[in-house]
Order: sequence, then C-alpha cells, then structure tokens
Amino acid sequence: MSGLPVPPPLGTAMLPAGTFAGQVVAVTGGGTGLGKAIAVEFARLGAAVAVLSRKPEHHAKGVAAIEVVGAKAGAFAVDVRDPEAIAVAFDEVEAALGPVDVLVNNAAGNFPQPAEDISPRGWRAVTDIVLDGTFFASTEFARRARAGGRPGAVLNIAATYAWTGGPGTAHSAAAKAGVVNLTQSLAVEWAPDGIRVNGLAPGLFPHEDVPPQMRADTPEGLASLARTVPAGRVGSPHELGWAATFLCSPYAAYLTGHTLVLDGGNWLRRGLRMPDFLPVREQFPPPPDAKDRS
Ligand SMILES: CCCCCCCCC/C=C/C(=O)SCCNC(=O)CCNC(=O)[C@H](O)C(C)(C)COP(=O)(O)OP(=O)(O)OC[C@H]1O[C@@H](n2cnc3c(N)ncnc32)[C@H](O)[C@@H]1OP(=O)(O)O
Ligand SMILES: NC(=O)C1=CN([C@@H]2O[C@H](COP(=O)(O)OP(=O)(O)OC[C@H]3O[C@@H](n4cnc5c(N)ncnc54)[C@H](OP(=O)(O)O)[C@@H]3O)[C@@H](O)[C@H]2O)C=CC1
Repeated sequence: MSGLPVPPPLGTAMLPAGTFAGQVVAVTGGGTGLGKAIAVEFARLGAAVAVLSRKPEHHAKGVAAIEVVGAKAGAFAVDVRDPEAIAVAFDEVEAALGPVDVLVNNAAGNFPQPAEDISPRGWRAVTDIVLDGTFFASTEFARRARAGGRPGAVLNIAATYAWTGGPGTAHSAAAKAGVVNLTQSLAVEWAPDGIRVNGLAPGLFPHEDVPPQMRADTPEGLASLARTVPAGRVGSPHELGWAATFLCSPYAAYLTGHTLVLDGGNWLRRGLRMPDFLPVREQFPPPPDAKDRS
C-alpha cells in the first residue's frame, strides 16, 4: 500500500520562526505523548511553555523536551478535575512565565472496556478528566484573559469517535463529544473578547506513553495498524504539533468553533460493506490481570 505522501521530518518548520515569540502556552498533559509533541512545536516557534499535569516524572520529561529546542519551560502540578487547583496552577504559571496566551486542553484518561463493565468511578474518572477538566481550565483561562483585556486561543484535543461513538470507548467518546460541542459554545461566547476556541481530533497516533492496551509496540503491530488507515500509515505526533500551532496562530485568526480531523481519512472509511463484525468483548478482551468486577 502506498497511501498519501509521508510528511516532512520532525524539526521541519511549518509556520515562520518566532510565530509564538513572547507568548505563554499552557498544555495540559504536556509531559507525555501527543501533548509533549504539541508543546515542543509551540516551543520551536518561540513560546514559553507550561506543562500542567499530575505526575512529577511526566513534568520532567515535558520540560526536558521543551528545553532541548531552546525554549523556556515550566511544569506545574494539577489535576484538571479540581477547579481550585487549576486556579492555583494558573497563578503559578503567571508568576513563573507570565499570563497564558494559549491553552491546549490535551489531558485525558481512557481505558477500553465494554460499557456495562465500566464502574461508576471509572466512568467518572474519564468523563471528569476529559469534559469537566476542559471546561474548568478553559473558563479559568477566559476569566483571566478577559480581565486583562488579552486576546487568546484555546485548543481542545478531541477524538474522531466523538462523532461516531465506538466499541470500548463509551466513557471517552461521550466525553469527547461533549468537548466538541463545548468548543462551539465557547467559541461563540468568547469571540467578542478575541478568544478563539478550536478543536483537533487525532486519528491513530500510537506512541510509547499510552497505556499498554492502546499501544502497538512491535513493527508487525504498527504495520497491521497502518493497513487499517486509508492513508496507509498511522500519524506522527509532530504532525499534530503542526496542526495545533496553526490553529492557535494568527494565520487562523478568523477560524473559531471548528474541530479539525487529522486521521488519514480513517473515520470516513465506513461503507455499507464492512469487514466481519467483531463484538466488543472480542475486540477488547480483559487483560489477564484484570480485577473481577462482576
Ligand atoms: C492498538 C493501538 C492503538 C493505537 C492508539 C489508540 C489510541 C486510541 C485513542 C486514545 C485516546 C486517549 O484518550 S489516550 C489517553 C490515555 N491516557 C491515559 O489514560 C493516561 C491517564 N489515565 C489515568 O490516569 C487512569 O487510567 C484513569 C483511570 C483515567 C484515571 O486515574 P485515577 O487515578 O483518577 O483513577 P483510579 O483510582 O486509578 O481509577 C478510577 C476507576 O477507574 C477504574 N480503572 C482504571 N483503569 C482501568 C482499566 N484499565 N480497566 C478498567 N477499569 C479501570 C478503576 O478500577 C477505578 O474504578 P473502581 O475499581 O470502581 O474504583
Ligand atoms: N494517541 C492517540 O492515538 C489518540 C489520542 N487522543 C487524544 O490525544 C490526547 C493526548 O493523548 P496521548 O498523548 O495519546 O495520551 P497520554 O496518556 O500520553 O497523555 C495523557 C496526558 O494527560 C495527563 N492527565 C491525565 N489525567 C490528568 C488529570 N486528571 N489532570 C491533569 N493531567 C492529566 C497525563 O499526565 P499525568 O499523568 O502527569 O497527569 C498525560 O500526560 C488526549 O486528549 C487523547 O484523548 C485522541 C485520539 C487518538
């Protein structure tokens, strides 16, 4: 399979150097995976970047990746489910780097499981992180930007199953659907303040930081994943960084309320004739060490 052209390599500039010079960008979950790739791309374009997440080991990884490209970085401990902790983290970012100009709501929790097996705490953990966390961080950002008379941009990371739902993702898909909808409400409410709110929905972007059930660790695993995508390959995290920086840049100044899909055509491949149907329990059998929740 040949598919769409491969992208330019990591480190290739898309936007002009210095596009985010003098700006402060806060990325929730910016210490791992896709959030880290997005953080690095903003840093490459001149931003000072704040990593907001729970775990010190993730803070260290994010800060190291940002500093390697010569940018100022800081890491701030926060659980996005706690609105008071978010306010404290914004205070800390302001004291260390300055007021936040761009907020990327990237933090998420997810574990594939048949819907009727998801415990109430499991449901709440995922929906609270994804939907409530996005709402709490966005509103904290907007209150401060408005009070300071500063324009800004918010970028919400979604997923393509926000529109379709999907097996094993009842909690995450429902929360991401809420995020896409919230993106639209906030965009129209905050446009008069010069605050744009957009979304970015990644398709398949495997990387080493996602939990084991969502990883493709071997070359064979990656190749078989690539064969499922119309473009013939999975996404590279730095491609998301390009899309994220574009959406938050002045080149997208008239764009708000939109969620951009970056997935090599994957979510559109559904036809009337599909491969044999696989029930959710066969797609996501419980891991051998799973607790018995029956
Ligand atoms: C193929 C290649 C594709 C290639 C890539 C494909 C990617 C597909 C799309 C990916 C989209 C993503 O969002 S990827 C992002 C994934 N990243 C993450 O999830 C990282 C952060 N995750 C977490 O922190 C945790 O997983 C999460 C549960 C969400 C929150 O943790 P907390 O500490 O708040 O909560 P805990 O106390 O640990 O757990 C809360 C409840 O959830 C339950 N729970 C926790 N983990 C569970 C699990 N694995 N299975 C069942 N249930 C679980 C617990 O048992 C608890 O319920 P009780 O037992 O009742 O008490
Ligand atoms: N990878 C993929 O193929 C896809 C990913 N996505 C989306 O992309 C985004 C990034 O995912 P990805 O990089 O793959 O996954 P990761 O697991 O690597 O990243 C999740 C990040 O969220 C942070 N986080 C989780 N819970 C909280 C919390 N309560 N408060 C603060 N931070 C939290 C974690 O940091 P810490 O543990 O330090 O708190 C971690 O850095 C997510 O929104 C995800 O839904 C969507 C579709 C596909």
